[in-house]
Amino acid sequence: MSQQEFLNSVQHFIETATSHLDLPDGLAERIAQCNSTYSVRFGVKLRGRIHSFQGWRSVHSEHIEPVKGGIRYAPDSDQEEVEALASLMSLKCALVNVPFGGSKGGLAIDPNAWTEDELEKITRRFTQELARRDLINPGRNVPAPDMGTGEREMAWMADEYRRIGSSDAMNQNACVTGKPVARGGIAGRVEATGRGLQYALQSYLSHPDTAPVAGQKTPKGLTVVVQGFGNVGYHAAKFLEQDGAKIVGIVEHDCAIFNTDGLDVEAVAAHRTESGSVANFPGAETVPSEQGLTYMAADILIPAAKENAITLENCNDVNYSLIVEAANGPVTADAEECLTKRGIVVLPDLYVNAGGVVVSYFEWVKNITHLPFGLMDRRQNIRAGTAVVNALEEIAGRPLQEPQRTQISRDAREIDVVRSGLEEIMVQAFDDIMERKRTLPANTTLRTAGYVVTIARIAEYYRAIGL
Ligand SMILES: NC(=O)C1=CN([C@@H]2O[C@H](COP(=O)(O)OP(=O)(O)OC[C@H]3O[C@@H](n4cnc5c(N)ncnc54)[C@H](OP(=O)(O)O)[C@@H]3O)[C@@H](O)[C@H]2O)C=CC1
Ligand SMILES: O=C(O)CCC(=O)C(=O)O
Repeated sequence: MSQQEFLNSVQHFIETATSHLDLPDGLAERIAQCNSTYSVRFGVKLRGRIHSFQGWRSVHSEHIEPVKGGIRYAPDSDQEEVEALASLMSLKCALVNVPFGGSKGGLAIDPNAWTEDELEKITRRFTQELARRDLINPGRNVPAPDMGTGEREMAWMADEYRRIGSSDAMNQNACVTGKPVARGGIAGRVEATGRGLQYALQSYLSHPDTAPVAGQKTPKGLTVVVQGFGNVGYHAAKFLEQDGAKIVGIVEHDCAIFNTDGLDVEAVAAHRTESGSVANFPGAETVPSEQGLTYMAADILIPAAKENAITLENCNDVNYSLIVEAANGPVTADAEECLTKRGIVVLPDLYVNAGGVVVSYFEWVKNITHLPFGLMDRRQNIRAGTAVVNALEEIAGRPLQEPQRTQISRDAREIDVVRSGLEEIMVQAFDDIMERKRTLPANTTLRTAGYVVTIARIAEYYRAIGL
């Protein structure tokens, strides 16, 4: 399945949504396409010869700056993929009301084929190319992690940007997000996308207008298969397990493992770290990866790997009640039609995985304000909370139990403030989708409702500047 298919799907979803909106002539077309895509080839001397690499940074829309979006390292990364991902960035930022336009980057590279030192050289070189064209810049374009990249790559990029010497030295740390906390990052960015998915699923299930899943309005007892056990898949699985869901399958690149009694997420992660694969996890059945999505029926599928995971080829063979799109673009447009006909609900990517960019926004704000969240009022809040705890204990004549004691004591650290802000945004965004859905024809999907919300907001920005 080509990356062109991914781009076509996003454009199809945009067209479907714009048919419900009364937009000025030509605006729908403008929103469906990326404004610019920069393609670069550069050489790095490694292992005694020059190796060439190709990368892209696409800007979908600068209706708000800076534009924002991750950088992917994958062997099959290409321009169409990067453009589809950049379009999704504009849409998800507007959906969750974070003040960024959309952008995305990609480097065609297999990160596993290079040592850490080599990857550092390649990343620093790529950063120089991006910086030269303001495609990394705190006020213009702010990259972040995506597949194949993480805190380590963001630290290299931020450091290289600093070395190059920016005219805005005060704010240079805000040139990328997803940095390690010790290098100007924020608590909770690593877990953010999985955490956002947890809030998204809670919001979906608890909403009065959504149907229960397997009779449930909470995740407790629901069976879940996760595809892709990387940053997003691992955290999503861990948080849903904490909410009482049962992770019955994990589908990875090299194989898939299943256990109807449930897989212990931390134990699987430890097993993979030790052996290099989830294969042969004790008590689980190991099957070929290609069979993973269709091997077992479960309540929920979380595709957390790549685009085009569910296509016309397998959409009739997957057996879930709900698909929660952690990855970008895992369900193609024609597959979604087939799933909808079969009564399978898709909770869409632009909402589900927005937690990453939301917490990136918090990090960017922290970097440009130079003030950690929660610092100024923490002591004051603790004093106020402790006074309430003491008064309640005196009235009750006994100590308060946990977790009430901690909740009332209001001892909020950066991670608590970040999670609280993320939850608020995810809950609000789902309400916005449902409110809009009520105004659309009865069979409108959650994706279309989400696209309508977000395209209406982007169109409003364009209207305000007279476009
Ligand atoms: N990181 C973030 O903050 C955000 C990520 N996303 C999206 O989430 C998805 C996952 O990203 P992330 O977790 O960061 O990436 P990671 O690189 O951390 O993890 C991806 C995982 O998926 C596995 N994988 C790759 N291809 C397949 C496949 N065909 N079948 C099964 N498993 C596969 C990889 O295995 P292996 O290592 O063996 O290749 C790896 O374990 C992407 O679509 C990304 O765009 C969305 C929003 C934010
Ligand atoms: O954190 C960010 O800025 C972007 C995350 C991302 O790439 C995505 O949401 O797909």
